[in-house]
Amino acid sequence: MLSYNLLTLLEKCAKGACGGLEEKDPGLTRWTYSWQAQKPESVLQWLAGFKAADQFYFSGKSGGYEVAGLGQAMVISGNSEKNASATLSRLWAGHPQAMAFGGTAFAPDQKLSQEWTGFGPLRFTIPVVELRRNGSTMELAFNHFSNQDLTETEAKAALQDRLKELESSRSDSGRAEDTPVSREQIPSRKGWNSMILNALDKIKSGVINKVVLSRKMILTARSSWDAAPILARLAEVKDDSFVFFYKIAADKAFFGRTPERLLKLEGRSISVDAIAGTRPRGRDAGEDLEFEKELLDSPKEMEEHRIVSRYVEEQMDKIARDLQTGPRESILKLGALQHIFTQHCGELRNGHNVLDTLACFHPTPAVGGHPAREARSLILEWEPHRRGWYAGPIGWMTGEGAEFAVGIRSALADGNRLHVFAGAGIVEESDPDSEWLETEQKMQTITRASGLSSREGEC
Ligand SMILES: C=C(O[C@H]1C=CC=C(C(=O)O)[C@@H]1O)C(=O)O
Repeated sequence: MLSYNLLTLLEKCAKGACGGLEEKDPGLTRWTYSWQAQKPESVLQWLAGFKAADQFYFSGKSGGYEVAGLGQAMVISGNSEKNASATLSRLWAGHPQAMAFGGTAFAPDQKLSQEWTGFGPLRFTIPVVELRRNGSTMELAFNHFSNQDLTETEAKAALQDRLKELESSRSDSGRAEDTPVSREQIPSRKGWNSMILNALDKIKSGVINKVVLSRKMILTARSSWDAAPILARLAEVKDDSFVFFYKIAADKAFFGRTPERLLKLEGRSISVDAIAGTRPRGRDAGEDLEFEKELLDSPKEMEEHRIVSRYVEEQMDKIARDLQTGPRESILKLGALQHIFTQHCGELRNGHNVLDTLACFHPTPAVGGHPAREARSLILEWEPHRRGWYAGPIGWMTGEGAEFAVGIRSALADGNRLHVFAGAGIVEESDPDSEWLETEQKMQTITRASGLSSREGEC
């Protein structure tokens, strides 16, 4: 079915066999269609067939579900979470299943550096074409916004024009992949060491007890980076991670494969992960178990984790009831790393919407620190780069549910520059060299998928 032209798919929707025109309101006209796939249909492959800007992809843990958006029917941006929530609740009053994709910067109140131009502090896209796969159930929707009260026929004609544009961006020939001609580490190894030593001083003097410090590597290629093949390789690994992709211009996309769920909402049921404390995977089962034991027996790693878990529990208590924890302090095994993992669940109290719930948790001490305010201001003071959307919330929401991950193990493709990010939690026992190595291992999620061997990813 996904091999059909978009205009043909719209006709299938409009015929209304398994969907049709949703009740119209003055702003949005929306057609939907759903079917059972007889054989697996890859949402990611479908999306990769288009070269258009404005693409979004998100897959649930272990690839359990996939959602994608193509084209821009409406964008909600700016720095006001309240305005964004008001726009969304108007939209969802008529169309609760309409999906908004996007996220926010790590520090939405700070000016973004030039490479993040276009992303802004907060940005959500309601796509022209929306596709979801849950098991073998496929759901397709087309959205058209207008300020005027269009008839169905008028809205459909305007939508067909948009679909023709999207169809013309179809391309099945991927660009030849380039290898980087230069790489730059920000901060340098020396700068990293002194940043960690400063953090250890602040921890010893009791100003903070944890701060997560990050660094980035810029890989410059001869021509623009094409994120699509990197994304395809990220999606091949089926571990307990989310894969995300947000492309906002022809040569600008933020993407990654992150294990950390910031928030899942199903109706009023909410769950939030605490993930912190890291070791690599072993080369064989014996070594893997040794690393796991080392992780669980390390007071330093456990402290790093418990700071996150306690914070999530405290925040959860403010906005939810019937709190439950489990699994608690278990091990999350990923492709190349393992972490200590605790999950907190509950029932969201009335009066909270998705965006204010996100703001209640973000940044957790898995990417910020503790106490939150002090750690955040030290991050902004010490890190020589701006994080932009690295470590911010990224995901999707409808009027009925939402899922947001923490945008780590991620990169920004900006023209011929690929900015690869990683951070590490610094607590009293931290050592600058081990933390550098840990960030190196975290960056390998991206560098390996970019076709670089692990040594090439090192400096
Ligand atoms: C900040 C990152 O990881 C966080 C998530 C899990 C484990 C972490 C750690 O052990 O330091 C970090 O808190 C990153 O990957 O960039």
